[in-house]
Amino acid sequence: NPTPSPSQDEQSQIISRFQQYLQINTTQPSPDYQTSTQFILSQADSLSLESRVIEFVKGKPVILLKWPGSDPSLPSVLLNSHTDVVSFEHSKWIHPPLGGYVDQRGDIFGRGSQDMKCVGMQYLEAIRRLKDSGFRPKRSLYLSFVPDEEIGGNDGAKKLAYSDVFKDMNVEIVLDEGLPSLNENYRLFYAEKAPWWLVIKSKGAPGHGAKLYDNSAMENLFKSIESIRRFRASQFDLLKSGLKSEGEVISVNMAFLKAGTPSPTPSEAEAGFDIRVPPTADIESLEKRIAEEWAPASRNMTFEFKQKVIPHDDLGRPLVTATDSSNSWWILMEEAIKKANGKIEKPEIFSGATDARYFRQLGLPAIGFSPMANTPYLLHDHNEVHL
Ligand code: MET
Ligand SMILES: [Zn+2]
Ligand SMILES: [Zn+2]
Repeated sequence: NPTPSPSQDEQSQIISRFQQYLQINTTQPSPDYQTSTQFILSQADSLSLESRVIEFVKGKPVILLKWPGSDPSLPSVLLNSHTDVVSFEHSKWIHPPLGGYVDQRGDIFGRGSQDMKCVGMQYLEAIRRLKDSGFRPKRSLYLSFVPDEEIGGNDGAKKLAYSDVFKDMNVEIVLDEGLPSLNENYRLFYAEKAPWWLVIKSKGAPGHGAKLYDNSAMENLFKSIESIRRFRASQFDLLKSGLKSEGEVISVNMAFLKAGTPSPTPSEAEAGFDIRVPPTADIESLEKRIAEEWAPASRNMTFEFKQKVIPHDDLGRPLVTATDSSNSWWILMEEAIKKANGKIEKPEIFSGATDARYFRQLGLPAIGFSPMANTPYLLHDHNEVHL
């Protein structure tokens, strides 16, 4: 049964709790997990949820909350959110990134306001309303607040997913983050692209900056950059023409460039790229392209991956959650959004990486959903706002 809309007073309390969470500095690379843990635990207490804190890795708390179901024999539901946020350039924000400032329009400013402290708080607020209405779930509901998603999740969601604790939880479906939409439709994600963080390096003899010669480190690197940029443009064209969606193209962005001495010309140069690979992409041909065109040994080049996630399961099948009637959770999710008068886009592949991949790796269905319609995409941007 629908619960009544929150009163003015309740609304301002909801916003104030969200502000408190935004004000905790969980910015990578040195997030204050102690304070965020205390905050989440205090929320859990106020909701009479069971809680435990597990440090699979010291200083990296996974907070697990539980609302026990009336039938413990049934598989459970997990709502996952990460507690860390990416860094910011303070001076580029119109309101302080750790302020949780609410402007006259009601926009809430803060790093993490979209990615994804809003979602963690929405889980908690939804539970608050359900509890107030007297609802009790049949299945147990778990909430995990995990560290380090923004740096790969190895010490957070990955550890949880592969733990005995997780086995005992008997989870059947996971919800994790999604993306906002500019229109009135909510977006649902059934898969995600895999991050490949590539560094290519070139070497060459240094020399006099006034001389034209082949095989310098800078020239070798630039040939690669040109080739990578042509590939980027071809993928971008597919997107612009509408032949492929954002989740279906391989994206490449140059992330850094480390090269150069005024004189002599440098003997080493390197560049880093953030590549995102859809689960349906031809991985072998991309690997070949990197080895043969982007960092060929014939041009004195080497490469390494700082991160290389293969978006496949152990049997080599694309890591995707079913969106048809074979997955009753997907159908249920769509129905729940419609019941709340929400409209839905067709299912999409998330363009970035989320912790959902660790749960999909286990064979579990996972749905990405950050309920933000009519909202610009400001994840990782200056002036991240929640409307
Ligand atoms: N979620 C972040 C991103 O997509 C961090 C991923 S770490 C592999 O950029
Ligand atoms: Zn996120
Ligand atoms: Zn993020």
